[in-house]
Amino acid sequence: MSKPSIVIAYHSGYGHTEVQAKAVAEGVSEAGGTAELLSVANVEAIDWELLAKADAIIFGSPTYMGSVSGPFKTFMDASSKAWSTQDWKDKLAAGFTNSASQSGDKLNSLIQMSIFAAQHGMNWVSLGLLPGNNSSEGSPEDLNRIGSYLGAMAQSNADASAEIAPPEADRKTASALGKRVTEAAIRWKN
Ligand SMILES: Cc1cc2nc3c(=O)[nH]c(=O)nc-3n(C[C@H](O)[C@H](O)[C@H](O)COP(=O)(O)O)c2cc1C
Repeated sequence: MSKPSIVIAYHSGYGHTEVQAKAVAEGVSEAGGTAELLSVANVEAIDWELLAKADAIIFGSPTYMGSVSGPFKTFMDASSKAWSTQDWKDKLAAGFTNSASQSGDKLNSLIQMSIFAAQHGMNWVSLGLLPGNNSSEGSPEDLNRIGSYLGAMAQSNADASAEIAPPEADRKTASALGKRVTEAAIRWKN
Protein backbone atom coordinates (compact mmCIF):
# COMPACT_ATOMS: atom_id res chain seq x y z
CA MET A 1 0.00 0.00 0.00
CA SER A 2 1.30 3.46 -0.87
CA LYS A 3 2.06 5.92 1.91
CA PRO A 4 -0.86 8.16 2.82
CA SER A 5 -0.47 11.69 1.56
CA ILE A 6 -1.14 14.25 4.28
CA VAL A 7 -1.29 17.92 3.34
CA ILE A 8 -0.79 20.48 6.11
CA ALA A 9 -2.61 23.59 4.90
CA TYR A 10 -1.66 26.46 7.18
CA HIS A 11 -1.22 30.19 7.60
CA SER A 12 1.33 31.83 9.87
CA GLY A 13 1.81 35.60 10.06
CA TYR A 14 5.01 35.65 12.14
CA GLY A 15 6.34 32.07 12.07
CA HIS A 16 4.97 30.58 15.30
CA THR A 17 2.18 28.57 13.70
CA GLU A 18 4.62 27.50 11.01
CA VAL A 19 6.76 25.89 13.72
CA GLN A 20 3.65 23.99 14.80
CA ALA A 21 2.95 23.01 11.17
CA LYS A 22 6.48 21.62 10.81
CA ALA A 23 6.04 19.62 14.02
CA VAL A 24 2.81 18.15 12.62
CA ALA A 25 4.77 17.19 9.48
CA GLU A 26 7.40 15.43 11.59
CA GLY A 27 4.69 13.34 13.24
CA VAL A 28 3.29 12.43 9.82
CA SER A 29 6.71 11.27 8.58
CA GLU A 30 7.41 9.31 11.78
CA ALA A 31 4.12 7.44 11.33
CA GLY A 32 4.93 6.53 7.71
CA GLY A 33 3.02 9.19 5.80
CA THR A 34 4.11 11.70 3.17
CA ALA A 35 3.79 15.22 4.60
CA GLU A 36 3.32 18.22 2.32
CA LEU A 37 3.46 21.66 3.93
CA LEU A 38 1.20 24.06 2.06
CA SER A 39 1.13 27.71 3.05
CA VAL A 40 -2.20 29.28 2.15
CA ALA A 41 -0.92 32.84 2.71
CA ASN A 42 -1.28 33.71 -0.97
CA VAL A 43 -4.66 32.49 -2.14
CA GLU A 44 -3.61 32.92 -5.79
CA ALA A 45 -0.75 30.43 -5.34
CA ILE A 46 -2.60 27.59 -3.61
CA ASP A 47 -2.03 24.16 -5.19
CA TRP A 48 -5.64 22.93 -5.25
CA GLU A 49 -4.56 19.76 -7.11
CA LEU A 50 -2.32 18.78 -4.20
CA LEU A 51 -5.26 19.20 -1.82
CA ALA A 52 -7.60 17.24 -4.10
CA LYS A 53 -5.17 14.29 -4.20
CA ALA A 54 -4.49 14.15 -0.44
CA ASP A 55 -5.77 11.38 1.82
CA ALA A 56 -6.01 13.85 4.70
CA ILE A 57 -5.75 17.60 5.15
CA ILE A 58 -4.61 19.05 8.47
CA PHE A 59 -5.62 22.70 8.80
CA GLY A 60 -3.59 25.19 10.82
CA SER A 61 -4.02 28.85 11.64
CA PRO A 62 -2.99 31.29 14.34
CA THR A 63 -5.88 32.56 16.42
CA TYR A 64 -6.33 36.24 15.62
CA MET A 65 -9.10 38.19 17.33
CA GLY A 66 -10.64 34.97 18.61
CA SER A 67 -10.92 33.24 15.25
CA VAL A 68 -8.84 31.92 12.37
CA SER A 69 -6.64 34.54 10.69
CA GLY A 70 -7.86 36.60 7.75
CA PRO A 71 -5.65 34.80 5.18
CA PHE A 72 -6.83 31.42 6.47
CA LYS A 73 -10.45 32.55 6.13
CA THR A 74 -9.70 33.72 2.59
CA PHE A 75 -8.46 30.20 1.86
CA MET A 76 -11.63 28.76 3.40
CA ASP A 77 -13.80 30.95 1.19
CA ALA A 78 -11.73 30.18 -1.91
CA SER A 79 -12.23 26.45 -1.23
CA SER A 80 -15.91 26.84 -2.12
CA LYS A 81 -14.94 25.76 -5.64
CA ALA A 82 -13.58 22.46 -4.27
CA TRP A 83 -16.72 22.27 -2.10
CA SER A 84 -19.02 22.60 -5.13
CA THR A 85 -17.45 19.53 -6.70
CA GLN A 86 -16.95 17.84 -3.31
CA ASP A 87 -13.26 17.28 -4.06
CA TRP A 88 -12.44 16.70 -0.39
CA LYS A 89 -15.40 14.44 0.45
CA ASP A 90 -14.48 11.46 2.67
CA LYS A 91 -10.93 12.66 3.28
CA LEU A 92 -9.73 12.86 6.86
CA ALA A 93 -9.34 16.30 8.44
CA ALA A 94 -7.82 17.69 11.62
CA GLY A 95 -6.69 21.05 12.92
CA PHE A 96 -4.23 23.00 15.01
CA THR A 97 -3.96 26.56 16.24
CA ASN A 98 -1.59 28.74 18.18
CA SER A 99 -2.01 32.00 20.06
CA ALA A 100 -0.40 34.17 22.73
CA SER A 101 -2.77 33.55 25.65
CA GLN A 102 -3.31 30.23 27.36
CA SER A 103 -6.87 30.23 26.11
CA GLY A 104 -7.01 33.25 23.80
CA ASP A 105 -10.24 31.74 22.45
CA LYS A 106 -8.29 29.15 20.46
CA LEU A 107 -11.16 26.68 20.72
CA ASN A 108 -13.21 28.89 18.43
CA SER A 109 -10.60 28.50 15.67
CA LEU A 110 -10.72 24.70 15.97
CA ILE A 111 -14.51 24.77 15.93
CA GLN A 112 -14.40 26.88 12.77
CA MET A 113 -12.03 24.40 11.14
CA SER A 114 -14.13 21.38 12.12
CA ILE A 115 -17.31 22.95 10.72
CA PHE A 116 -15.37 23.88 7.58
CA ALA A 117 -14.25 20.23 7.25
CA ALA A 118 -17.83 19.04 7.75
CA GLN A 119 -19.04 21.36 4.99
CA HIS A 120 -16.55 19.63 2.72
CA GLY A 121 -17.87 16.19 3.77
CA MET A 122 -14.62 15.35 5.53
CA ASN A 123 -14.15 13.18 8.62
CA TRP A 124 -12.68 15.05 11.58
CA VAL A 125 -9.94 13.38 13.61
CA SER A 126 -9.61 14.68 17.18
CA LEU A 127 -6.34 15.07 19.08
CA GLY A 128 -6.81 11.85 21.02
CA LEU A 129 -4.66 12.82 24.00
CA LEU A 130 -5.70 13.14 27.61
CA PRO A 131 -5.13 16.63 29.03
CA GLY A 132 -1.77 17.30 30.64
CA ASN A 133 -0.83 19.78 33.36
CA ASN A 134 -4.19 19.48 35.10
CA SER A 135 -3.22 17.95 38.44
CA SER A 136 -0.64 18.45 41.17
CA GLU A 137 1.49 15.85 39.38
CA GLY A 138 1.33 17.73 36.06
CA SER A 139 3.72 20.24 34.56
CA PRO A 140 3.88 22.70 31.65
CA GLU A 141 6.18 20.19 29.93
CA ASP A 142 3.28 17.73 29.60
CA LEU A 143 1.96 16.68 26.24
CA ASN A 144 -1.34 18.50 25.58
CA ARG A 145 -0.53 20.89 28.43
CA ILE A 146 -3.35 23.20 27.28
CA GLY A 147 -5.90 20.37 27.52
CA SER A 148 -7.52 20.41 24.07
CA TYR A 149 -9.57 17.61 22.56
CA LEU A 150 -10.74 18.93 19.19
CA GLY A 151 -7.25 19.57 17.82
CA ALA A 152 -3.72 20.59 18.77
CA MET A 153 -3.27 23.88 20.60
CA ALA A 154 -0.04 25.79 21.11
CA GLN A 155 0.74 28.93 23.08
CA SER A 156 3.48 31.36 22.12
CA ASN A 157 4.37 34.22 24.42
CA ALA A 158 3.68 37.48 22.59
CA ASP A 159 7.27 38.71 23.02
CA ALA A 160 8.98 35.41 22.11
CA SER A 161 10.38 34.66 18.66
CA ALA A 162 9.46 31.52 16.73
CA GLU A 163 12.90 30.15 17.65
CA ILE A 164 11.61 29.43 21.15
CA ALA A 165 7.82 29.67 20.92
CA PRO A 166 5.68 27.67 20.94
CA PRO A 167 7.59 25.55 23.50
CA GLU A 168 8.66 21.94 23.14
CA ALA A 169 5.54 20.48 24.81
CA ASP A 170 3.31 22.14 22.20
CA ARG A 171 5.60 21.03 19.34
CA LYS A 172 5.37 17.44 20.61
CA THR A 173 1.58 17.78 20.89
CA ALA A 174 1.46 18.94 17.26
CA SER A 175 3.62 15.96 16.21
CA ALA A 176 1.23 13.64 18.04
CA LEU A 177 -1.64 15.03 15.96
CA GLY A 178 0.30 14.40 12.73
CA LYS A 179 1.01 10.85 13.87
CA ARG A 180 -2.61 10.18 14.82
CA VAL A 181 -3.99 11.45 11.52
CA THR A 182 -1.45 9.38 9.59
CA GLU A 183 -2.30 6.21 11.51
CA ALA A 184 -5.99 6.91 10.91
CA ALA A 185 -5.32 7.48 7.19
CA ILE A 186 -3.52 4.13 6.94
CA ARG A 187 -6.58 2.42 8.46
CA TRP A 188 -8.93 4.52 6.32
CA LYS A 189 -7.16 3.50 3.09
CA ASN A 190 -7.43 -0.23 3.92
C1 LIG B 1 -4.15 40.57 14.62
C2 LIG B 1 -3.79 39.67 15.79
C3 LIG B 1 -4.80 39.19 16.60
C4 LIG B 1 -4.48 38.35 17.67
N1 LIG B 1 -5.51 37.83 18.42
C5 LIG B 1 -5.22 36.95 19.42
C6 LIG B 1 -6.27 36.34 20.15
O1 LIG B 1 -7.45 36.51 19.89
N2 LIG B 1 -5.91 35.51 21.17
C7 LIG B 1 -4.61 35.29 21.52
O2 LIG B 1 -4.36 34.58 22.47
N3 LIG B 1 -3.59 35.81 20.78
C8 LIG B 1 -3.88 36.63 19.74
N4 LIG B 1 -2.87 37.13 18.97
C9 LIG B 1 -1.49 36.66 19.18
C10 LIG B 1 -1.11 35.60 18.15
O3 LIG B 1 -2.07 34.54 18.11
C11 LIG B 1 0.27 35.01 18.47
O4 LIG B 1 1.22 36.04 18.44
C12 LIG B 1 0.67 33.88 17.56
O5 LIG B 1 1.83 33.25 18.05
C13 LIG B 1 0.93 34.37 16.15
O6 LIG B 1 1.18 33.26 15.33
P1 LIG B 1 1.96 33.43 13.95
O7 LIG B 1 3.39 33.85 14.28
O8 LIG B 1 1.92 32.10 13.30
O9 LIG B 1 1.24 34.48 13.18
C14 LIG B 1 -3.14 37.99 17.91
C15 LIG B 1 -2.13 38.50 17.10
C16 LIG B 1 -2.45 39.32 16.03
C17 LIG B 1 -1.34 39.81 15.13
